[in-house]
Amino acid sequence: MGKRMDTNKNIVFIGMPGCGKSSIGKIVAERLKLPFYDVDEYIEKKAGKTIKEIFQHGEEHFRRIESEAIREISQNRPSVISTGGGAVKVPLNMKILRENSVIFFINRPIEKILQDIDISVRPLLAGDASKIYELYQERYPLYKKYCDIEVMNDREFQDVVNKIIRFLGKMLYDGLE
Ligand SMILES: Nc1ncnc2c1ncn2[C@@H]1O[C@H](COP(=O)(O)OP(=O)(O)OP(=O)(O)O)[C@@H](O)[C@H]1O
Ligand SMILES: O=C(O)C1=C[C@@H](O)[C@@H](O)[C@H](O)C1
Ligand SMILES: [Mg+2]
Repeated sequence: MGKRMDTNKNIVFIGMPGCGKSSIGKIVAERLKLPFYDVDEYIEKKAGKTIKEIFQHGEEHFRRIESEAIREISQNRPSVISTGGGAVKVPLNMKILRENSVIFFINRPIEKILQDIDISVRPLLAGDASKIYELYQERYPLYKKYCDIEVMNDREFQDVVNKIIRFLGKMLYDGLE
């Protein structure tokens, strides 16, 4: 039997834009009666600006604000945290999260993501569907590298959430290894 899971850990969701992090995060938080934080929403509230407005000062500027938000949120343990799609680009973010969280990679087929999201309002996709495939190629290795568990989101939300909660229960009992 492996090491027992520290029950004080955050539960963190990483994955592509539109993969279901916020929807799934909210349901998991309700089911486990834990506080829920969406990093993008937290940033917008704190800055009093939209992500799009913050991006107007450049991606680097946004990434600095994002790292600060991740550091602040991750201190409220235990919480459920849905990150922005690009949080994995900054190694420091993942160092902070890996210290005190269980990290789930929500993987959703790109075709399904494209059915649900409006790419015209996404600064990094800029209305061009082919960009999301490029982004996936670039980011997939990072999501895999930093996650503890990969979960496919190609079914009903409740089925995906049940799978996550079963994983968490198993971890509590058996540990991560
Ligand atoms: N399993 C699913 N069944 C039905 N709809 C889904 C499923 N997963 C995601 N969606 C839909 O895809 C869209 C994006 O989901 P959500 O906002 O939760 O993703 P996200 O990863 O938080 O995206 P963002 O990049 O905007 O933060 C929503 O309209 C959501 O309802
Ligand atoms: O994929 C990304 O790099 C981003 C995803 C969004 O969640 C936002 O955090 C922002 O638009 C950047
Ligand atoms: Mg979201």
